[in-house]
Amino acid sequence: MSANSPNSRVLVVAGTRPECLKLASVVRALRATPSLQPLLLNSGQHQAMVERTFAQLDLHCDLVNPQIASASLSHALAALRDGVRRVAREQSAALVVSQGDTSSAYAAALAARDLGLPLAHVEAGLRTSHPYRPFPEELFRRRIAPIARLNFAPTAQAAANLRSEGVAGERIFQVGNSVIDLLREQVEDSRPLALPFLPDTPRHIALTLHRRENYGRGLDLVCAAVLQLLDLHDDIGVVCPVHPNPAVGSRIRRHLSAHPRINLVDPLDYRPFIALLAHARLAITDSGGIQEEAPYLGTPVLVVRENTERPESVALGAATLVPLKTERIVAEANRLLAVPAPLRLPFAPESAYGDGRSGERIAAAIANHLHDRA
Ligand SMILES: CC(=O)N[C@@H]1[C@@H](OP(=O)(O)OP(=O)(O)OC[C@H]2O[C@@H](n3ccc(=O)[nH]c3=O)[C@H](O)[C@@H]2O)O[C@H](CO)[C@@H](O)[C@@H]1O
Repeated sequence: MSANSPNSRVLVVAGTRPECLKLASVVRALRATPSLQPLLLNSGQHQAMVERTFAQLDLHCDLVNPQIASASLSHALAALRDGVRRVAREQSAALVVSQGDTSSAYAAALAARDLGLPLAHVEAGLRTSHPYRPFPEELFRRRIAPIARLNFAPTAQAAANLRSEGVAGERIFQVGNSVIDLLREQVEDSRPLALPFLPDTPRHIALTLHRRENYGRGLDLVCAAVLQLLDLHDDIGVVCPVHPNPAVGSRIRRHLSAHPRINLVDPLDYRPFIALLAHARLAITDSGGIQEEAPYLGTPVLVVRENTERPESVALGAATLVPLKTERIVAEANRLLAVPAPLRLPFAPESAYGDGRSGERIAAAIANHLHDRA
């Protein structure tokens, strides 16, 4: 199969920051595979954020769909699906790649199915015990699995989840989590880095909040807990990169901006963010990716969510799930601050989320699949 043959065209779809981070090593490995012709599409879900996130990693999109202006999830999904379908048709794509559980990921899966194209799903098989919580991510993940021809499961548990739902073994590839590829690069990067946002305190907490299920009252309760923790520990400061979603940002600012030991900052580029996380004595977060990264940095994570699709981090003792109750958050944070931090996971195949070489495995499996079909 030659690189110009239409059936080597792999359309990779990204719509949000975490998809860019988790697709970066996959895109690089696809671009380094001579038999493939990858095309990277900015779906238009969070168009500016995608451009910025890829740019900091020296990656650029080949195609950019217009920013979708949608008030509702269903309209956004429809617009994203139309956009991916149009591009896939125009570019004669042979295969579509999507990542994770966002609207873009699900829309790309639907577009691939509309066109009868194989879908490769990166980070397949993550499940909570509830069929649609968190909403809509859990619903999207469950609906993508039966569509995907290649399910790239990050962990043994994720692969087992897929098998138990009836996904054929030949469609499941356990490859590790591709965010660990990027994390490994950052950890191995010894260039000096200024961290002007670190508070002038001996210890600090990294705080990130953005999940839909925590909008409103959930944010109020977590912010109240953070303020109580600072009252109890005058040697601790907090750094919080505030999510660009205005519903989240305005609420966090209202509660936390006046405190002298809290630094509210704009979203950080990946390298400084990982440095912040690595220096932190504790992370308090509702993010998914941070639950995967923190165990490799030796930073304990308090996950302010009712459930998690990353039971591996909880089993390791690296993450603790806490209900959204101020006193429980304070109590668990106090406990984690008092015990030694967990040991760092090595970048090794036996570590929970793998060795940081998933991108190469994913590109090789995609090349094999297209080769076998040719
Ligand atoms: C339900 C759920 O859990 N769904 C997840 C959701 O992703 P998420 O919850 O992990 O999203 P965020 O928290 O936005 O991003 C986190 C990443 O951003 C980095 N970071 C953070 C702050 C900053 O200032 N600068 C940064 O660089 C950080 O290190 C980390 O890598 O969608 C993904 C895609 O489909 C899925 O994988 C994933 O299941």
